[in-house]
Amino acid sequence: MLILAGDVGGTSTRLAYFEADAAGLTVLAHAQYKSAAHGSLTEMLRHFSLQHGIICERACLGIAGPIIDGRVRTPNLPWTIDSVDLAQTLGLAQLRLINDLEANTYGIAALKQDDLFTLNAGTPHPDATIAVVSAGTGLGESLAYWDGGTHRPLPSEAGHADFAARNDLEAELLLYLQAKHGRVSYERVLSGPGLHDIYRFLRDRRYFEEQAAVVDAMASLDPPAVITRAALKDSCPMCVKAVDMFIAIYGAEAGNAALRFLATGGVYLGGGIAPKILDLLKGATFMVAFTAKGRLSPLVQSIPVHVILNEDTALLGAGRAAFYTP
Ligand SMILES: Nc1ncnc2c1ncn2[C@@H]1O[C@H](COP(=O)(O)OP(=O)(O)OP(=O)(O)O)[C@@H](O)[C@H]1O
Repeated sequence: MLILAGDVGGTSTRLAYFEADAAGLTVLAHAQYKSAAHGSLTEMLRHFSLQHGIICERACLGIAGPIIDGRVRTPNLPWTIDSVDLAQTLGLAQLRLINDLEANTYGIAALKQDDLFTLNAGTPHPDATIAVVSAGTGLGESLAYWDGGTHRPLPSEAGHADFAARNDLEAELLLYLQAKHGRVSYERVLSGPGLHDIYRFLRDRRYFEEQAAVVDAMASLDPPAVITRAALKDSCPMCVKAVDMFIAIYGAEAGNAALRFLATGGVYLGGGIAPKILDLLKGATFMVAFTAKGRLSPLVQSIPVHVILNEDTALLGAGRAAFYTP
């Protein structure tokens, strides 16, 4: 069966044609687009389909945003996408829209061992609920329950739940972000723009001297990438602190997801940021925050935690969703 699959994120969109059968997915064509460089998703899909001229039987797109009745307004892009309109415009017999984290979660079953890095081995329960927490342009979260044969993902907008500060510094950060945004969700902190804001908070509160080299680099390069690269090189104390706060809050929220869903099957960190800061995630900060859950700490300590390293996981998941669940 020929399938068109997509992972539509606030920064990047990945598209692929897959040949799918019971053995799995074979990639026939693959492309990555900068989402904001295109006026619409239709335009991007037209470009991809004209390039390859493949007529497919099913299509599934994972989209960063809440899908209601086959329709979504993307929070981090100025797009409204309707599955019926899009299918008609593109001449597709069947098009399914799912949340990008749902796609990410479907994709986990297609991963190989070296597509994951394990931060905590824990006690695996392969047939228990799993949770996925993915920081990228935004923060996506989902869970998947075991139906007796496979994990079935459920979408959520948990990344937009209220940010909970855990100490004085995070409380100050909350006030700083409230002054900027009014309401502060976890996504306002655990995302590329969120990491940049943590850095600005530390700078404006004069926790450290700002370094000219970092300011210069930020003028021409993506600020969150500048911050994490400087932190990895240990060349900028403010960047080190900003990434450490980010990782602590990521650990705390991943632990919250583990508790909310009793995800003893494991917590997976998806999204584009985690693989880029893997060396720092391996330090103590993440797991200390993940497991600091009071009387439930021993339970959380037993939960496996994995970083998803394969950037095509949501794309593979959209392909699997189209094949297995029409
Ligand atoms: N090296 C890096 N360190 C930290 N953040 C980075 C780095 N490189 C890019 N980013 C940030 O990661 C974000 C993009 O994440 P990702 O690659 O997951 O994109 P996406 O899939 O389009 O996002 P989403 O699915 O959340 O809409 C941007 O905010 C960008 O600034």
